Amino acid sequence: MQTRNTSISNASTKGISAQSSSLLKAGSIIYRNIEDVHNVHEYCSKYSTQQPKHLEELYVSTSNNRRDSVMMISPLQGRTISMLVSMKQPKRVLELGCFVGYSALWMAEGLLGNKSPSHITTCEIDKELAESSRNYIEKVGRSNLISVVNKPAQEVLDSWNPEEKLDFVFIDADKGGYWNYYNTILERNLLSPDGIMIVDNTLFYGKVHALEEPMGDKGKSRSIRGVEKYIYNFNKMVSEDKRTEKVILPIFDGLTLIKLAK
Ligand SMILES: C[S@@+](CC[C@H](N)C(=O)[O-])C[C@H]1O[C@@H](n2cnc3c(N)ncnc32)[C@H](O)[C@@H]1O
Repeated sequence: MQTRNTSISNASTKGISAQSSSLLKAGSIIYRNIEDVHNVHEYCSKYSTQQPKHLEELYVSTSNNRRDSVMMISPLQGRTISMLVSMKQPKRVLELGCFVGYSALWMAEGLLGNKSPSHITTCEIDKELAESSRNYIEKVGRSNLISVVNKPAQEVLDSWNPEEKLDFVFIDADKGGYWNYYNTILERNLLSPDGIMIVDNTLFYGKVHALEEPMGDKGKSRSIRGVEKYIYNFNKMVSEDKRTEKVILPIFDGLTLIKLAK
């Protein structure tokens, strides 16, 4: 096991001066600057299991052909989510916000080899995106694991049968809807007792933490503008919500993991 002293001496060999490394304290941020944060992300991506060919193809073609390709999760997030799915072995997975099907296909990777039957339902409000995702999912042989529903996320949640508990939910649709999606899942008791919700973009371009000022009562402020303010309010309300336990992970644009409180 690596000791604290070892990690400090490693830091020292990477160019941090003896003086600054001696200032490192438990819990302090150990990156020196923004390039370090970027390089660490690149390093983690490089040394994690690489994405399978059908995911790489979708990622590259979407990046090359769509101006809004940044909406896809990053491959590192994909691997993280897929890993969580494979550890959890969920029976029922729901995704809000399919886009081109990239994250749904990552979750399907995690379901491969699952001992019990499992299925992913992913919803997409845009008809053409729903159609093209469905086609690609079929083409790469995953339509037995993924159904694409061309419906608004709220409608899907409002009509979901509470008897069919969700074991894994990935929230990645319109950011202004996040709180309602989260709250509907809890109020309608849709999550299985050991289920997990994952929410994307909870650091939104690194702009959310910069809004550390009151944003109105529990996000009810209608004057809010900018997606980061929706996320700011969402994060604040979720953090204060006693119904759940949560952790925000700084992977790419931020992923929040949420489970029911014990
Ligand atoms: C950030 S993208 C999802 C990216 C996808 N999860 C991935 O990583 O590959 C958000 C998607 O949600 C869709 N969307 C927006 N509002 C929605 C709503 N109310 N219900 C369902 N889908 C919605 C958008 O059309 C868009 O394709």
